[in-house]
Amino acid sequence: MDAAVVAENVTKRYGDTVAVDDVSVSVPAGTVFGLIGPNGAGKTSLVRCLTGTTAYDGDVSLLGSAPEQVERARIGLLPQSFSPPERLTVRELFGYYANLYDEAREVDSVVSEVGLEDAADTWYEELSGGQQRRACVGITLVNDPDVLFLDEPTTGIDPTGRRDLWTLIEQLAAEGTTVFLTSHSMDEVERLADQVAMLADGRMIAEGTPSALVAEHGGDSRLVVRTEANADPLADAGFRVEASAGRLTLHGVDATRIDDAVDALAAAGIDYESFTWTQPTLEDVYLELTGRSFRGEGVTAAATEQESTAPGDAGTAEVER
Ligand SMILES: Nc1ncnc2c1ncn2[C@@H]1O[C@H](COP(=O)(O)OP(=O)(O)OP(=O)(O)O)[C@@H](O)[C@H]1O
Repeated sequence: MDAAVVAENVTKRYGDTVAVDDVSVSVPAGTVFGLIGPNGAGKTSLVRCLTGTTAYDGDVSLLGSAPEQVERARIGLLPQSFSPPERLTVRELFGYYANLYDEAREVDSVVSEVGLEDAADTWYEELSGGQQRRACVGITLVNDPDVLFLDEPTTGIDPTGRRDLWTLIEQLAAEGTTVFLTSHSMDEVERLADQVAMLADGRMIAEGTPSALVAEHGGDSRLVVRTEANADPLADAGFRVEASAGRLTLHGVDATRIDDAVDALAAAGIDYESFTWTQPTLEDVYLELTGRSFRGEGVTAAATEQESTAPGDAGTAEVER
């Protein structure tokens, strides 16, 4: 598969600040690439390098050319903060932006692609946060781009809006658009991205599929049992057990073995208050690789308003006795 976006040893400096530090990425055409990192990690700066909207050191190839030379109509870019004219309706907005191109899509087909048929004649300022963001994505689609850069598209919108936007991004990807998505929501990239890259302090600390990163760096699934009991009976039953004050941690217990572990607790006559089952997520990968908790890294409140329906959030389940 051809690469739609390639960066080789890209560095971006603002004065003494190294915002992007020797980063290389390759995004196959027709895939979703998720760039994840806390505030200030360098995500927006990298997007600006890849889209040719800022100067940089290193090499970038976008659709086979230097980014500044790519026909603008082939690129869609939704910047992190983008405020279209508020007193235009969705339909007028799309028409306004479509007029900037020699060839553009039918406005109504974009309206329906982003699911805003019912709000097509509503002013932008009267849309909900999620609808506004979908309208912004729609603006990037009027020129039918081959590559779409979405810089934190769901920051600041409510859970329903996030889910709607995720569905839209999945549809775009299924239709063959290459999507380069930045986010500081682990569950977002875990759900959407074929490949994930993690940035910390401008440096790329890991890249791969979400499942490969979790398998390599995330640690194992485990059941933490709150009990004063001794570990020996569970070790005798074949579990890898670690005892610490007031708890036993059973390592390597995946979802299919929770029942076995609970049965083993009963069989051993172990009295416990509760247990918590945890499976590793990209957050554990970040912790393992940086020694820092992702959520403690200046992640905004909006990014932490997550639901428990996404795979990444399914990481923990607590059961009281
Ligand atoms: N125009 C600029 N001038 C000077 N420094 C900048 C500029 N833009 C970004 N920076 C600095 O570069 C670093 C990376 O910022 P950048 O906005 O790329 O990170 P980010 O990961 O997109 O952050 P966020 O999630 O908060 O948007 C930060 O230290 C930031 O202060």
